[in-house]
Amino acid sequence: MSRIAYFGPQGTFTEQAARVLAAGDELIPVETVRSAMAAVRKGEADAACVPIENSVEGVVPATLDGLSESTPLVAVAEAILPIHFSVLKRRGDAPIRTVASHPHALAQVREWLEVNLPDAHPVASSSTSAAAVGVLDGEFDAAVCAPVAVEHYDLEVLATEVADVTDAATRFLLVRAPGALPEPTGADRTSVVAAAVNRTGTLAELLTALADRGINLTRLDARPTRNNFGEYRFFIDFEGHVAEPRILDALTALRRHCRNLRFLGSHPRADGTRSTIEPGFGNDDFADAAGWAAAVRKGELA
Ligand SMILES: O=C(O)C(=O)C[C@]1(C(=O)O)C=C[C@@H](O)C=C1
Repeated sequence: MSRIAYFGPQGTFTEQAARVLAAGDELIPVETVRSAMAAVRKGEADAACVPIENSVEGVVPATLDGLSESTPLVAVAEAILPIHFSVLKRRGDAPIRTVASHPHALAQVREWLEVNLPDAHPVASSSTSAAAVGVLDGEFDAAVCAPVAVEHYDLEVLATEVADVTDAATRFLLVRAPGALPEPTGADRTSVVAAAVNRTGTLAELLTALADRGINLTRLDARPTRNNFGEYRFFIDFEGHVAEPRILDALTALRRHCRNLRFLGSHPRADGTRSTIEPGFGNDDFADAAGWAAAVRKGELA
C-alpha cells in the first residue's frame, strides 16, 4: 500500500481527489500544498495529491511554486472534480459575522455570499477544511467547504450546492519522485516549467517550438522566479506524451531555447480528450521523416 500525502486536513476537495487517484492507498492529510510535496521529497510519502487549477479562479500558485522549487517531482495522474460547496456553521442561532475558506473557494462563492450572508466578513483560511476546524474552534462563524466536510466536523449545514458558476471544476495532480512514466494512451498531457533566457522573443520561441510540431497547448502560466524582479518561469501544459516522437522532438527544441527546463510529467488526461493531430504532424509522420533523414545521412537515399 502506498502512502499518499494530500492537502488537508480531512474533508478537503483534495482528499476527494486522492480517493479517486489512489483508491485503497493510505491517505495522509497535511496542512499545506508545500508540506504535501515536502513529504514526498523527504521520503515520508510515496506521492502527493495537490490541486493545480480551477475553472473559475485559475491556477493554485502554491502548487506551481512547489513544482518548480527543490528536487523535481513529476505528475503521474490527474483527476477533475466538479466543485460545489456546502456552507457549515456552529449549531445555534449566533449571528454569522465571519465566513472562512480557501481563497479559491471564496472567489467561487462571492456572489452567493453577497446575497445570502451580506453582513459576513470573508476570511481566508489555508484550506476549506481548515476553515471548518476554525469554526469548531470558535475562530470563524461559518466555513465554505467541500460537501464531505460535514462528515468529519460536527457542524450544521446552512446551505448546500453553493456555486456562482454551476459547472465549476478543479483539476488535481498525483505527483511523485521521477521514475517510470505512465504508458501513453493517445489522450495525454505533458507539462514543463521553463526558465527562458531573458532576451527579446524567447517566449515566442518556446511557443513556436510547440506550434511548429502541431502541438496544442492546454495551459500557459507565468510565475516570478523570486530572484530578479521582472523575471518569470513559464508553466506550459500541452497535449501528448513524451513517448511520442513529436513530443520528444518538441521537448528537445524547448531545451535548446531555455536556461532551465524541468519536465513535470506525461500522464493520461482525466477528461479523456485525445490529442489533436493535424495532417503532417502525426507520430508516424515524425518517425517517417526521421527514418528518411537517417537514410539520407547514410547515403542510402536521396
Ligand atoms: O481547500 C480545499 O478543499 C482544496 O482542496 C483546495 C481547493 C483549491 O485549491 O482550489 C480545491 C478545490 C476548490 O476549488 C477550492 C479549494
